Amino acid sequence: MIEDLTAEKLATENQTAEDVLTVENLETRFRRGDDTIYAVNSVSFSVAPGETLGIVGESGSGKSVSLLSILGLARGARSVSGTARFMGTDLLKLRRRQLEDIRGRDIGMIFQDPMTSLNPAMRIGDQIMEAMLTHHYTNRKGAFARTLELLDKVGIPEARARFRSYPHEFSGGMRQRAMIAMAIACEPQLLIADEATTAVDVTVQAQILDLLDDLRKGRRMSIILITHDFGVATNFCDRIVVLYAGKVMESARLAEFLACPAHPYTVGLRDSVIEVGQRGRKLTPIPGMAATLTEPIRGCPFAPRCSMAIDRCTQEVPQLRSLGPGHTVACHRAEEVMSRAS
Ligand SMILES: Nc1ncnc2c1ncn2[C@@H]1O[C@H](COP(=O)(O)OP(=O)(O)OP(=O)(O)O)[C@@H](O)[C@H]1O
Repeated sequence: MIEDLTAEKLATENQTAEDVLTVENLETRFRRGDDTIYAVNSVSFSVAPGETLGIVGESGSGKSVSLLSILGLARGARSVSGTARFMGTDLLKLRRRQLEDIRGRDIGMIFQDPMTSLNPAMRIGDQIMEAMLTHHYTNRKGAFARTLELLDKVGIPEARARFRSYPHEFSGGMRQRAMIAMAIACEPQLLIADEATTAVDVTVQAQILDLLDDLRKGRRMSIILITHDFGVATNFCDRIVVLYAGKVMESARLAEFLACPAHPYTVGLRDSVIEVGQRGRKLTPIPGMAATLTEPIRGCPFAPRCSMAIDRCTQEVPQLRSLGPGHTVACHRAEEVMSRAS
């Protein structure tokens, strides 16, 4: 039976008591000139221990701002509201210092550009050591030994010699690995990877994703992978949340996503993927422009680009509703989408 769900009910429907992170009703607003930017609109999701959650959507859909808001890093935000319980503590209620303690220790972060995390004037090894010393993870001797271990673990050869290198002496892929070593140095429960493989070539991308997967399995670490690349998300994630105009359009386990996508936007993302190995498969971009976020959402934000839109779609905001265990969608015509897509 299909049911409309409140955020609270959604949270309990899809989550277990031991979830590492539970986000409910997250909203972030910016101001640009006289305009308000409605960047994140009532977003809810959760991550279980050892799970890889993909947050997918086109550029500007609110992926980065959602996660940055949770971590207290949405610079210039006019307001951030909702709840983001990490291991039971609401991150949105913490003071700046308390959040700084959690970031880098309990929650590791890796970004597209390693230079946002790496200091160009500091040796790689010292930076990784510093990550541990700042959070009192271990003493200097322990941090040195663990840095060598980490460099080795992330696939940087000749760890002792590389310890003394500066970031500019590393290739892009190596810098990415060094950033991962820094992010996991204090054994975080959660690693957030924001477009972490976007700037590297396909081979390095596969190596980095394999490395993250090994780390996840070894330590039951959870991963949130933020990506605009639906192909990467479907190759790597256990569950996927699709964002559009700062709203959750659909959320499901990978099998359901592939077998029965229920939102026209998800179907569009799926069809826009070039599958490696399927030569000749046509890339079908989703027509139309991404939504502007300068007004509160009326109706479905995807309606202007949706080939299935009816009057109701422009008049009534589709609420997230359940299509089955762990599968939710915000589309008035989800049942028809499912029957057409399968
Ligand atoms: N500091 C800011 N001031 C005003 N608007 C902002 C600010 N930061 C982000 N935004 C807006 O918030 C919206 C969501 O941005 P966000 O970076 O989360 O998108 P994204 O899905 O991660 O895409 P991308 O990968 O291109 O960054 C965009 O419309 C963006 O322009």
